[in-house]
Amino acid sequence: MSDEILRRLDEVLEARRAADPQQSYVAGLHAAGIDRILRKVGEECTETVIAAKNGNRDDIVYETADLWFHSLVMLSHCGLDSEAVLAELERRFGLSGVTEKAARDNKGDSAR
Ligand SMILES: N=c1c2ncn([C@@H]3O[C@H](COP(=O)(O)OP(=O)(O)OP(=O)(O)O)[C@@H](O)[C@H]3O)c2ncn1[C@@H]1O[C@H](COP(=O)(O)O)[C@@H](O)[C@H]1O
Repeated sequence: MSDEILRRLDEVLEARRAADPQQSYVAGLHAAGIDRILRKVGEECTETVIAAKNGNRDDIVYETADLWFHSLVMLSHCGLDSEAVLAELERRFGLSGVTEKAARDNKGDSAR
């Protein structure tokens, strides 16, 4: 996915915070609150896991898109956006997970 569509979605999701819940699915989620949004993230996460387990390519893509979309709504509701997550991924880019974990273990910090 290009990060252009993520940026455009961020803008739409932010604008929907002030929209009519009757006219907009996203506005309905924002109005319902964080618990409703988190329930959707959890549902979509489970559906993504099931799709991947079943191995149907189209289902995996469809469910992952649902998961990413609802995660973006969650970020928006928390006053964040995709840019913050992309920046974190960029920061990690090229840093081996094994090296990063070893550095954490050496610091005695295994909480994250
Ligand atoms: N990308 C999406 C998107 N992906 C999934 N969905 C909706 O997310 C819901 C997925 O939930 P489920 O599959 O569980 O379906 P459901 O049973 O109807 O959902 P619930 O009643 O359980 O909440 C469906 O209603 C989908 O239509 C999305 N709704 C909106 N967008 C984007 O958000 C923009 C703003 O949408 P509105 O706020 O509706 O204008 C749109 O223009 C799109 O770009």
